[in-house]
Formats: sequence, C-alpha cells, structure tokens
Amino acid sequence: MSLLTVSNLTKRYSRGGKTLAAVSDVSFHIEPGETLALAGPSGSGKSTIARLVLRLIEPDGGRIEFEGDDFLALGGSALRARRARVQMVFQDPLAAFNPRATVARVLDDPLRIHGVAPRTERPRRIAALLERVGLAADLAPRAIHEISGGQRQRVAIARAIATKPSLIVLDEAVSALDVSVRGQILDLLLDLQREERIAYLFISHDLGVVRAVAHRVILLDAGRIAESGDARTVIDAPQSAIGKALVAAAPRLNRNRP
Ligand SMILES: Nc1ncnc2c1ncn2[C@@H]1O[C@H](COP(=O)(O)OP(=O)(O)OP(=O)(O)O)[C@@H](O)[C@H]1O
Repeated sequence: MSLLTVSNLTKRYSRGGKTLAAVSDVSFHIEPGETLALAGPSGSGKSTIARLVLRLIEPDGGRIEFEGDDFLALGGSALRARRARVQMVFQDPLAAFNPRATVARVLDDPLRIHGVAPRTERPRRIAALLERVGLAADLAPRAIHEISGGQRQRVAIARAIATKPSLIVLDEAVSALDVSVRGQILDLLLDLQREERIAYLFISHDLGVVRAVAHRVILLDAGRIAESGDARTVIDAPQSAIGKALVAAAPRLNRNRP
C-alpha cells in the first residue's frame, strides 16, 4: 500500500464568471521515504495540488488516500489525528508564521495542538527539535523576524517534524534561499528522510534541485500531467514538449548534489 494515493484529482476555480481548471485528472502515488517532485511552469497547478493534499482546499473530483484512509471523507478527531501525519513547509516562513512570535512559540504550537507532549515536557522537546535541525537552543526566545532566512527555514522544518509526520509537502521550500544555505537545507531534509523515513512531495520550479533530490518527478502543464518518471531520466531526456521547454530554459543543470 502506498503512503499517499491521489486518483483523478480535479480542481476548478471560478474567476470573473469564467471557470478555470487548475488541476485536471491528476493521479499519482508516493511511497514511504520517497521524494516525489512536482515541477512545471508558473500556473501549472503545483501549489493547488499541494493545498489539496494538505486538505487546505477541497477538490471538485477525485480521491486522496493517505495511510490507508479515505482522506477526503475524514472529519473531526480522525482528521485532526491524520493532519499531524502530513505537514508542510512553504517558501516564506515570515508569511506562514507570526513574525513577532518567538521560535519557542512556533515550535510549541504543534506539540500543544496535537497533544504530542505535556506542558512540562515541551521545553525539552523544543530544545531537541532545535538541535535536530542544527540550531542552537539559545535561539528559542528570539522572534521569527529577528533570525536569518536559513534559520527561519530550519525552524519551519523543526515545526513540521514536531508531530512525527510520514509526509511533508515542501512548496518551493528552498527557492528563496541563497545557494550555500539552500545546499545546507537540502542536506538537512535528506538526513531527516534517511533517519525518519519521511516522504516528501517536493514542489519546485528549479529542475536542478529536483534532479538532485527527487526520486521521481511529475511535470505539469496547465493542470495536467505532461510526463512523469525517474527524476534523472525525465530531466536528462524529456519527452514532452513542456519538459523539453523547461529543460531548455533551466540554468546549467547541476548533475550532482548541490
Ligand atoms: N484561489 C484562486 N482563485 C482563482 N484562481 C486560482 C486560485 N489559486 C490558483 N489559481 C489559478 O489556478 C492555476 C494554478 O495555480 P497554482 O498556484 O496551483 O500554480 P503553480 O504551478 O503553483 O504556480 P507558481 O509556480 O506560479 O506558484 C493558475 O492559473 C492560477 O491563477
């Protein structure tokens, strides 16, 4: 059984009296500990798929099975319990969190909300999470806006792993970082994946990064799957028109780990 199975997912938006099919008949699966990348031009539906998988928005059609459950049918406490198992990291933690909140507060929230640890134990858990993502414990009282972009993304990852998820959706999670910090964050993600067997749905417009970290890739074009397969095979020899265009437009592709 796959960790996540998405079948015939469809999402339409209405805008100015017109209907736009943002995602059309998209199907894929993710195995435990695997990285599946979604790549494609701007507006091809990547973030919409991320939001559907996180159940931040509801689809117009299709099915999502997560850890054996009909994810779209879950409600109440069953949904809350499953939500702990699928976490997210977005491009900009300043937008995702209250910039004035302390690092400790940002990490305490998931521990409290999902009942991961009682109040007295949480400071210890927070220190352990900071250490796990390579941050010093004395960062805990600092405000989110007072730390660097790389440190903020490490806090976002610490928050995502706080509830011991089996899947993390990473939506352009390294895109805003400069190249050396990006490499460090990718290394951290790969370490966590190896140790905790976390699967990633890795959304990126950067084919070099996708080639370096993903096992498989799906190329999207106007809400539909244009091509999919082994990440290196697809990126080194794309078959679809959109794949060829994306590779041609990509800056020098890094053939190895960044
Ligand atoms: N809330 C919304 N209301 C109306 N249309 C939307 C909404 N969100 C997205 N869209 C449209 O749906 C399509 C897919 O958007 P989506 O954000 O999923 O693409 P994307 O591949 O993530 O793009 P990008 O790389 O620019 O982030 C686009 O045409 C977009 O304009």
